[in-house]
Amino acid sequence: MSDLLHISGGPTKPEIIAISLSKLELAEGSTFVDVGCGTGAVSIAASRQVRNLKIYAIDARDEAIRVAGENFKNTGTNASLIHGEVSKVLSQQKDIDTIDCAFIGGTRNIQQVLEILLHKGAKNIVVNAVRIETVVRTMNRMQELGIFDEVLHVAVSRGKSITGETMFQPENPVYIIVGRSG
Ligand SMILES: C[S@@+](CC[C@H](N)C(=O)[O-])C[C@H]1O[C@@H](n2cnc3c(N)ncnc32)[C@H](O)[C@@H]1O
Repeated sequence: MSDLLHISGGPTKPEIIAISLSKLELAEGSTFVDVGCGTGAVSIAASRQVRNLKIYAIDARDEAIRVAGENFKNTGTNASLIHGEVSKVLSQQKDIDTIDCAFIGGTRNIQQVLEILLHKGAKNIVVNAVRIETVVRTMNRMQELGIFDEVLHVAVSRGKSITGETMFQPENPVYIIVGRSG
């Protein structure tokens, strides 16, 4: 994952991706949407973990689309990359008619996005958030939609060499919110 080109804001860290993917329970041949794909790191990890996954990677930012495109090319990842705000993309693109699972790393319009994903059949939805207001907004919306399952606070500290010994440097905590339907 470290060989990926980065974007401002940075990619989702591998440990957070690992937990998020475990909660998504991706199945072979299913359709997966990476909302706010950024560098494409989550789509790349998902495609390495599960065979024949149909992946739609969506981002509203030019820089993200350019970087994710390069990263997909360099890693041989077969994902459909779509430029646009995800609630508009999902409402307009009629060929994305059924979605099995979704990872949400970009939370603009989260309330609307959750509802659209649910209408398109998403059974497992995993949201990453760093701001407490986003956590509350997401949990409240999931509860209204009857899909809230669990919320995790994940704090990773990474060992770093200092004068030949090792100290742990904490990374920003990430909240993982899980929704399940059906
Ligand atoms: C934290 S960054 C990228 C994280 C990504 N998982 C990675 O590993 O690089 C979040 C991204 O979500 C995008 N984003 C946020 N809300 C969005 C929305 N409603 N529609 C499309 N993209 C969105 C932003 O443009 C940004 O590139």
